[in-house]
Amino acid sequence: MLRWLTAGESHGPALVTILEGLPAGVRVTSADIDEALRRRRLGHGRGARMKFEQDQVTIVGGIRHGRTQGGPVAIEVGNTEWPKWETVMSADPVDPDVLAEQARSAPLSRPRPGHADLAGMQKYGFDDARPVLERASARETAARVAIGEVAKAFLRQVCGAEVLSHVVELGEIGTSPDALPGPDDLARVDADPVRCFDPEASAAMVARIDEIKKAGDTLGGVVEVLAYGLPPGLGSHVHWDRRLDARLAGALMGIQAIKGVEVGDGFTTARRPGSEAHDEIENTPEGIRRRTGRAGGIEGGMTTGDPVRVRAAMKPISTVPRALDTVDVRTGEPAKAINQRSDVTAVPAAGVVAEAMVALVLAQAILEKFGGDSVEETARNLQGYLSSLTIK
Ligand SMILES: Cc1cc2nc3c(=O)[nH]c(=O)nc-3n(C[C@H](O)[C@H](O)[C@H](O)COP(=O)(O)O)c2cc1C
Ligand SMILES: C=C(O[C@@H]1CC(C(=O)O)=C[C@@H](OP(=O)(O)O)[C@H]1O)C(=O)O
Repeated sequence: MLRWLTAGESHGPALVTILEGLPAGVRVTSADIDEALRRRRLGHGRGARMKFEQDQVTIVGGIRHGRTQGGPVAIEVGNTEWPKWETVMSADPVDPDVLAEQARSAPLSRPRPGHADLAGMQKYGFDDARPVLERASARETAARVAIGEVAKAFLRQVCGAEVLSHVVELGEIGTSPDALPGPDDLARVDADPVRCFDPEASAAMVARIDEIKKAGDTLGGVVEVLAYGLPPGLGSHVHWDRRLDARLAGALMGIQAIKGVEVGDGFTTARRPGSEAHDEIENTPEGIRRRTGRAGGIEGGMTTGDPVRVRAAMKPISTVPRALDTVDVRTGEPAKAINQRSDVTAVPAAGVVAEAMVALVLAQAILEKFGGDSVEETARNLQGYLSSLTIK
């Protein structure tokens, strides 16, 4: 069973993550993880913090000489801004006078509508949003991207599968439905300022971000994740929690600010008649094939062998510079919400995080079906299954 955990706060010394259950022999290096983290920092509209803070990767366990060993993979992603936050985020008790002065100069008692602040303060009994926002912050997604890169390496090495993402909507601007990047197009997507595969839409998105920034506002959007090269039969129809679509949806909804998920044509499918909603099946010289990809490569909770295609909708950033109305929980008086620096939009980065979550779930599904303590063993089991398929 592949499982994973993350720990650490946004302004703490580091994030840490453990990925357990991966076979031995997956080739991955700290340079690969650095590159994945670099991709997560991309995107027009990210805030000032992305420019000055570095991600410092240390592989703490599970990988030796560039290969997994079969034990848990442990990765630390250090926050280079830590020295500035040492007092605020100290794990050990701090002089109460110092803390009182900090609270006076930067009170965090004005929860932001749409962030975790108010619900977290109520639930955990704080009158200060700091302990809530520190863990709610999407800084944590750096840890997920680090282990997602290990999962991607596994998928590539076990069956040649590739997972990529692109931005398909930003605010009210959408891409042409034909703009579907293939496995070789990732570099082109990453080179685009908003990680969009449609140059015309990309230019409009960049202009919209600049406009919204000037207006002191923020933007959300939609990302699409594509997984190519998967075998048919990952996941299962037999039980709700074994359905791959359900598991992918849960993993994507678990990303900060993701408020909707679609599998294949998703909500559009619901508006079509059945005759135009499904992927008709035909026999071709290459075998039995679906004519279209409306289902997003998943039927009955199982991969069909066609590319998996899922979308995630991200709400606009809730730290709106033109601050929203709230209440100061210490006085009960109306106030303007906490408004520090923030991203204008983080949709391009959310795509990279979504890739990581999809890669982790797919790696988990492959290991469930094919097992194996080394990549070679998993690959052998997978090849045996493919060659024994009676309907091809
Ligand atoms: C990559 C990424 C970057 C984000 N950056 C910010 C940000 O700068 N400011 C902000 O208020 N929220 C940001 N968010 C969203 C918040 O983390 C999120 O809204 C918050 O944790 C509350 O969770 P919820 O939106 O799922 O309810 C970001 C999310 C992601 C995925
Ligand atoms: C640090 C990251 O994202 C942060 C996510 C985030 C939030 O509220 O989610 C708020 C911002 O942090 P700050 O309030 O300190 O400027 C982002 O910069 C990162 O992605 O590495």
